[in-house]
Amino acid sequence: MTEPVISLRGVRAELGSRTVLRGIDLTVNRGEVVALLGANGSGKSTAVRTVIGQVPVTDGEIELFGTPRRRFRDWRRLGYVPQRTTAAGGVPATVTEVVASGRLSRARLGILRKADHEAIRRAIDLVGLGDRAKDSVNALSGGQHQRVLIARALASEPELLIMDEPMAGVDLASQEVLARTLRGEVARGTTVLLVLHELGPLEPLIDRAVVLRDGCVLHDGPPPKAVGQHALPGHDHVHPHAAPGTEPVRTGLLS
Ligand SMILES: Nc1ncnc2c1ncn2[C@@H]1O[C@H](COP(=O)(O)OP(=O)(O)OP(=O)(O)O)[C@@H](O)[C@H]1O
Repeated sequence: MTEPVISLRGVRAELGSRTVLRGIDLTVNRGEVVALLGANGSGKSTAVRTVIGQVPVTDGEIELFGTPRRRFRDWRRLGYVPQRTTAAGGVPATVTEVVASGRLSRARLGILRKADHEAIRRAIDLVGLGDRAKDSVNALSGGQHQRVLIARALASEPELLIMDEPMAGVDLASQEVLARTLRGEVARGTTVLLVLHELGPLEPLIDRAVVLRDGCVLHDGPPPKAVGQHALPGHDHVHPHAAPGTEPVRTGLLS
């Protein structure tokens, strides 16, 4: 039986005076890996930020694990990786300290115990930073920062992972580490919602794609076969070797 972990129905949201989401329906069922795609500014980040409560909705319903979002308090069930930012908050924190902050939601009375420290170490090892655990995050590259943020989200051993463009600006080696990490999470049943620009190395993991355009859902179904810009609405895919006058190949996602 399908069990919705995330459910958005008719969600509208405004930022400033601008309507950014115009009635979004989006369901992610337990164990599913769903990619949220769309052009720049289509509302992908805003949609996931409504789910975690960072952006208020002006209309519609959101449920997390079957509970209306405004009553949901069990945040340890969810790991969130924000859109590319730095893991360094201007203070000299180590990799372990940043990742440990992701475990606090599970620590009773805010005290980390042996099992917590083990989970933190596991999360750091999973993203391949075991040898950098004691280093300051200020000494890491952009891709390594991204791995720290993912380890922070994994530290609470969440049932649901929400990641906003985890591959942005990450080199190929780090992308492969992240894809492997995510494969492991998916194999143990974690539900995943990913904002992506292109499916890239994560393509084999994606069960379903939801494409946004201008704050509306344009497509909800199998992931588009073409990847990257080619898969996005508004892009007509013309093969360079196509005969002159040949019709562009439509991706099926165009209106
Ligand atoms: N704080 C804000 N105030 C006003 N408008 C905003 C704010 N943040 C984002 N927007 C606008 O909301 C729209 C949707 O932004 P959002 O970040 O959700 O898009 P996105 O699909 O995630 O884009 P990208 O692929 O570039 O990350 C954009 O037009 C953006 O300019």
